[in-house]
Amino acid sequence: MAVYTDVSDEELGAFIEGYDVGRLLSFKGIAEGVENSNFLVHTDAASFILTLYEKRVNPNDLPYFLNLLQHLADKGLSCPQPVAASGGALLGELAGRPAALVTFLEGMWVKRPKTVHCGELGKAMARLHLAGQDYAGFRKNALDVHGWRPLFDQCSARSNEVHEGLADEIAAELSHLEASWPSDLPSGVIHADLFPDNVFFLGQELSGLIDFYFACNDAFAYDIAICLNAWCFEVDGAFNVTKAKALLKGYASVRPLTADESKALPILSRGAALRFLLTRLYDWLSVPEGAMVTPKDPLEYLKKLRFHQTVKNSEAYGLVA
Ligand SMILES: Nc1ncnc2c1ncn2[C@@H]1O[C@H](COP(=O)(O)OP(=O)(O)OP(=O)(O)O)[C@@H](O)[C@H]1O
Ligand SMILES: N[C@@H](CCO)C(=O)O
Repeated sequence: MAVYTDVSDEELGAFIEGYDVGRLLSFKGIAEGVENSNFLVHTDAASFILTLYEKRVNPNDLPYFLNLLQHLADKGLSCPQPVAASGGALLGELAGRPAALVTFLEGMWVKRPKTVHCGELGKAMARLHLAGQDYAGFRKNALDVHGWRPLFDQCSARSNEVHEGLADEIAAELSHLEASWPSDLPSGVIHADLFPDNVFFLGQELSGLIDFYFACNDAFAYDIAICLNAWCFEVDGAFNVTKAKALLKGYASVRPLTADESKALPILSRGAALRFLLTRLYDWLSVPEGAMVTPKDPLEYLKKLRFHQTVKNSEAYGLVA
């Protein structure tokens, strides 16, 4: 997260008074992340995370996200739970933004995930997919293959400022993906942003998942492809097949992949790499003035994309045919 919107002590105090969560002791902005504004709130009863939803969140989607957290927690998944205000509403307004209070989850995210973490992640992701199967809400993925071109159109003119030739490279990839994107894969609720900073561990044990604000209904295997990108590359850009194997094995131990899903991993991984290349590129070119945020490097995902373009089949990800 980040802090885009300033909140005064008085505003926050008045907001918290609307909840039965004890007396406000302190709060501070959280610099991590890039999407929404987040504050860590301590009361004399417990700690909470207060989120003010920013640009990429459509306020109409907030009930989908907040009810999903509730649904998943009811199914035994460890994730933040929305806290209802005294009047019963999960969603409020603060400093002109939609805002919600959620419970604080214990644990730390792992900056350099090891193979064991990838295995745990795979299991947790599969559990999430199963737990979401009877969730009544539906949200189309706004950043699916159909959402990438409009995003590219908004930043294509300036992409070569970031890397010479980038506009042409993205345009070619986009056309390829639009022509060959698979449909009819098993689908349901996916997290869609399950990066290491959204997965908490206590030691080697996974303690919970956070940040469900890209969650949507899409192919389960696309969620896996996002994680192959986010968890299985080393800092020097090399793909670590051992980590991928552990991730896929962990996943399959809870929910086995269908043959179609296995076959689709290379194209889905290309798509996932392009999705994060595009959002990072857009953000890189449009940091709001005065915002407390560090944009993420788009070129990290260009390198990942180029790796996936060389992949011939899913065995490259450690799947045995
Ligand atoms: N429920 C929670 N419990 C504990 N810490 C949390 C919780 N929610 C958020 N945080 C803290 O706030 C940080 C930023 O949160 P989050 O990842 O949701 O932000 P974001 O802007 O959506 O980030 P991203 O760039 O991953 O989309 C987390 O790394 C974590 O330290
Ligand atoms: N996880 C994303 C940021 C949130 O969309 C990224 O690393 O680009």
